[in-house]
Amino acid sequence: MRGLWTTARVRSAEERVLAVTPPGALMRRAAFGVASVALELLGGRRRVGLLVGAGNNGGDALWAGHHLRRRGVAVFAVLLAPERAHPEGLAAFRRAGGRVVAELPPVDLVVDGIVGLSARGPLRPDAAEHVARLDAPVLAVDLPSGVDPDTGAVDGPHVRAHTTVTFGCLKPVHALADCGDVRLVDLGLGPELGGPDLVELELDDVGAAWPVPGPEDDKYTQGVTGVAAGSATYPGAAVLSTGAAVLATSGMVRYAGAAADHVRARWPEAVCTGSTTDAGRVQSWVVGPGLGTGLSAEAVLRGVLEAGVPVCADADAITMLANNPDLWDARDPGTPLVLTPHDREYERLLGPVGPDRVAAARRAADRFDAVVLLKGHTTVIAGPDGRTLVNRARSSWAATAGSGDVLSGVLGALLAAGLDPVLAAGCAARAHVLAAELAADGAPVPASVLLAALPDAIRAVRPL
Ligand SMILES: NC(=O)C1=CN([C@@H]2O[C@H](COP(=O)(O)OP(=O)(O)OC[C@H]3O[C@@H](n4cnc5c(N)ncnc54)[C@H](O)[C@@H]3O)[C@@H](O)[C@H]2O)[C@@H](O)CC1
Ligand SMILES: [K+]
Repeated sequence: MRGLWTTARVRSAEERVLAVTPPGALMRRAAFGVASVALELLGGRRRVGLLVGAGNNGGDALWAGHHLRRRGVAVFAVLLAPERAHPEGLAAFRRAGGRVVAELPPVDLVVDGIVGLSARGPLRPDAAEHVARLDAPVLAVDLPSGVDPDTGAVDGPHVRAHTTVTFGCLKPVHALADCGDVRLVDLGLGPELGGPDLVELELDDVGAAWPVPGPEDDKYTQGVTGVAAGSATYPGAAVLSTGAAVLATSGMVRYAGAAADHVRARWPEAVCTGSTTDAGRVQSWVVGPGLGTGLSAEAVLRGVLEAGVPVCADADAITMLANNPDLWDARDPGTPLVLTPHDREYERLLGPVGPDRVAAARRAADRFDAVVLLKGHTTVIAGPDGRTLVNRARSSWAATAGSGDVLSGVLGALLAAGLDPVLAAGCAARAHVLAAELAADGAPVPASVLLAALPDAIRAVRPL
């Protein structure tokens, strides 16, 4: 697991460490880290440009320039706010033979020290002009300038980083936005940080949590997943969601709905019936994909919410809950509910997601006392207890029709196996993205192919 801390938390930890550290020591440690990564990226080439803003982020860049000069690198600095440039950093840079210029000459690498933790909004016009002219890879100091440190939101000109060197701990931006390859320089903040605000699951965490049958297990003890999805119009959603549950764990899967013949033909191992009322006992329900939003679909949703087992409500189930708030009354308050909206479904529930996806997911988790998995290139999972997981895909191949049906089936199977619902949502999202990456391998991946790659994804995360 990788923890991420908001800027407010980082600042208060930094203050406590600064109080017991010689002046300038933290900045010099940070800058030494930047210079080391710069040398690695230069690989023997010898020209570096610095874009230097008004604060300590620019100070880091100037001190890094000082270190690079001492290693024989030619370093040029553009000062975006000359009168506010970090005085000690600028003096050290000049002493070491660094040159202040109005515009960067051709260089092999650019160090972005425009703005760091105090960043607000997109790049200002003068900084944006310099950035637009760059044609060398960028090493960002702490974070790519112009990207919001706490939300990862981008609302105009910003730096695109090849690599980002950050200090002390990871911040939300490093999981929520594209920062290139992220490197962390230790500043000894650890003991002062406390628990993280956000957590990113790593593949090992997913592997460790994934249910594996033991010698005493049979098909029932591993959890039976119920799938209430699909309709005469949309049988494919039922086939994909049921298939995902079949492939995700080795417990049993029951399908109940109008697409029973289609599901039976594709997944003979699933136990299929026409209705949730005669489906038999399950340990979780997936409800919604392709279900429709008519009266009979509402009755299905109501029955599932009353069943007293964890529910993953997806797609049409979310639309029905948004359109007919009375349906919430059917819910057993003591039983976990996981909602998996994409942005438009979220909007039906609570209005626009807005630029802060973490806050949006938390708002919904709080409002509905549910685990909310807000889908997107960056998926945010918020629990009603405040736990928040984030998962950023490296590609967008999973943005394809039917992909969400697969995710809901995996999630339902993990709930049936008894996983904590926040962890179940996190593991499902991570495995889903990995399956998409493995299946795509650089080309479009239809949902049925993504589904077929699920066993490979599970094998890849499981401990050897
Ligand atoms: N506090 C510490 O102990 C340490 C801080 N470090 C560095 O200090 C940075 C934070 O420094 P500061 O708090 O001085 O602030 P920054 O350097 O992040 O920002 C400085 C100023 O930039 C301007 N600015 C804000 N948004 C802008 C935008 N969109 N475009 C252009 N200019 C903008 C504002 O006037 C702001 O005050 C960290 O990101 C890190 O790089 C490191 O040296 C490690 C130690
Ligand atoms: K920066």
